[in-house]
Amino acid sequence: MGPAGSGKSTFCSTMLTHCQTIGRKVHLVNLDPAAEHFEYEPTIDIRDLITLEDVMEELDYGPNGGLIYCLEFLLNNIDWLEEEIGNYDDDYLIFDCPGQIELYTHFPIMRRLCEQLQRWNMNICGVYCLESQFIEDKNKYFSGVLSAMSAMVNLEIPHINVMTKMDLIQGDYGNKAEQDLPEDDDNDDDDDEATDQKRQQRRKNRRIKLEQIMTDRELDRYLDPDPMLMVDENNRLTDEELAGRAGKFHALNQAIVQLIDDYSMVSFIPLNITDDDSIEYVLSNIDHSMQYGEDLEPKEPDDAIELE
Ligand SMILES: Nc1nc2c(ncn2[C@@H]2O[C@H](COP(=O)(O)OP(=O)(O)OP(=O)(O)O)[C@@H](O)[C@H]2O)c(=O)[nH]1
Ligand SMILES: [Mg+2]
Repeated sequence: MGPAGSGKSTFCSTMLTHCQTIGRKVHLVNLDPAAEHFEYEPTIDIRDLITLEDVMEELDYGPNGGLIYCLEFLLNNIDWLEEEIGNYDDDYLIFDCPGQIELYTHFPIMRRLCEQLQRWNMNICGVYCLESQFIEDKNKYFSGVLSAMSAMVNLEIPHINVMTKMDLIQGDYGNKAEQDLPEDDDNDDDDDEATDQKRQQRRKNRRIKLEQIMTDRELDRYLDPDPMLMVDENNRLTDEELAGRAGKFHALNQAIVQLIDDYSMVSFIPLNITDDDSIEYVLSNIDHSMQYGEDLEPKEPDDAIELE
């Protein structure tokens, strides 16, 4: 799970490759009826049951209403999923979920789906992906933390949060990191040289800021959300701003951030998909939280290897 573009599908394909390498029987399940393409074809795919395109065309729904409709349709036809999963019920399934937060909060759709999986005796773990770029903006970062928390609170299943795209801010900061930074949302339409230079300077500043977060060991404050980050943000406001509307918002933000801290519910495991140890570490956390492997039969020796 996680917001749009946070790296959910990349997470799934990375885990899939890693699990296959270590000899685990693993399959991808796609629950996004609007998904377009995958690096690996999903073994089980909601689009075989219903697609968002059909719902929008035939029932005249918009994209968000259509998505809710598709997932409710899945729940109402849960026998289909049971049958599909039936073939793999001893294996490791990775579900790629749609990002829309309303599926977790306003409507109990994902919760009902999880309850159903548990009824079929599956051990499950929720993985919420938030991308490392969020730490550039503290307000955005904390709203991401809150969305992770609401998925967690609503689903009530073992849960871990993953900070994805760490390769963009870790290790080699060289050109790669700079190139991979998403474009700014600026309104400079004209492409003259001065604008281009300004844009490049802004990108450079953002990279330096991210580097500082890493070098100052600031990152820990984001992996384990530190309410003082918001205080730092507050200190940047002038007295006049604090007395006005911005001050009220900051007081509210502060209270919310304190709440996150009081419950110590949210922390993030960093994932750098270019580093095998990092992938393994995330996987071991997931395994641990859903007790994977505790009731597995010992592996039979592989006949082909034995013959050698
Ligand atoms: N550098 C880097 N880029 C990543 C990583 N994970 C994802 N991306 C890029 O981020 C973009 C979005 O990644 P996806 O995996 O499609 O994200 P998603 O959450 O599945 O997106 P939606 O399904 O559209 O919500 C793609 O361009 C990916 O190549 C990562 O770990 N490192
Ligand atoms: Mg995706």
